[in-house]
Amino acid sequence: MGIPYFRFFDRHYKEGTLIRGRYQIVRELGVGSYGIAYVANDWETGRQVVIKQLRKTRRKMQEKIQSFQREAVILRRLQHPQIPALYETFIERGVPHLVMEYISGETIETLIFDKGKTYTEQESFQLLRDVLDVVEYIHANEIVHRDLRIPNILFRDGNVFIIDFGLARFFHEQIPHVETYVLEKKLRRQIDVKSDFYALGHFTLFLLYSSYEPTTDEERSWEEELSISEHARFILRKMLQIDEPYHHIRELMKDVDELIRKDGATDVIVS
Ligand SMILES: Nc1ncnc2c1ncn2[C@@H]1O[C@H](COP(=O)(O)OP(=O)(O)OP(=O)(O)O)[C@@H](O)[C@H]1O
Repeated sequence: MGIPYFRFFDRHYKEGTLIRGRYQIVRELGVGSYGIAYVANDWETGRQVVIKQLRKTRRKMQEKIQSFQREAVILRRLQHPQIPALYETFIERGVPHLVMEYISGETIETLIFDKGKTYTEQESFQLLRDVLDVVEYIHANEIVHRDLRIPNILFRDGNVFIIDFGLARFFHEQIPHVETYVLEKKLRRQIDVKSDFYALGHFTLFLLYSSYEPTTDEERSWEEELSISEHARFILRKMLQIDEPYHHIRELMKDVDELIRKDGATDVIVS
């Protein structure tokens, strides 16, 4: 007998739904590749939480369950004020759920694309530096995040927060078939600290592009388009693995520290 069709449909919680007699759904936050995220009120503690409900999909269900479990293990390991704390995990109607700290900030994606926020070179590298402090802690726990993109970095009251550990891995884990990935994906998904630097290179480019005014329709590379200092270009080329990559976060932090200590105005402006 075939598996009933309805089992592959997600049952989204409606606003106001009470789960386990304590979590009341406030609103849906979004649907990720393997989870549906909600903000909920926890009536036992009085705090707002994020609940992630595993999505049901026709394919790779086992893999998704493992990723979900891994996110829980990783969040439990990481105890840092700029990373959401994991409060509990439970299974409800056969579906795994994670309950974690709600970070009420705005993502860098929202700030740039919806709010029109712009960053100078100094501000971009200062923000990168703040993110590196948190990533240093993640790497010190032998974990690589592998998804450090603008929607996964939040900003609130002058502090950055890193969320979404769904693709994070311990250093010792192996992924099968990494050779089949296209180069971009391979650089982002390697279980190596270099993949976080690569992603943060792109993150920094997004920040720098926020204040870029195109002067031509012609598409050019970031090195031709952006008016940035030689030092900034040097760091970005290493992060993006165009030049010899950084092998440890301390090397990158040292270079970024030098750049942000300098008065941007004295830098040689290229392009
Ligand atoms: N702890 C949190 N605090 C605040 N917002 C969160 C938190 N965790 C997730 N979100 C938000 O919930 C939404 C869904 O997040 P989720 O991580 O499930 O998927 P995604 O990032 O959209 O997709 P994917 O995981 O496939 O990359 C996103 O908008 C994200 O910003």
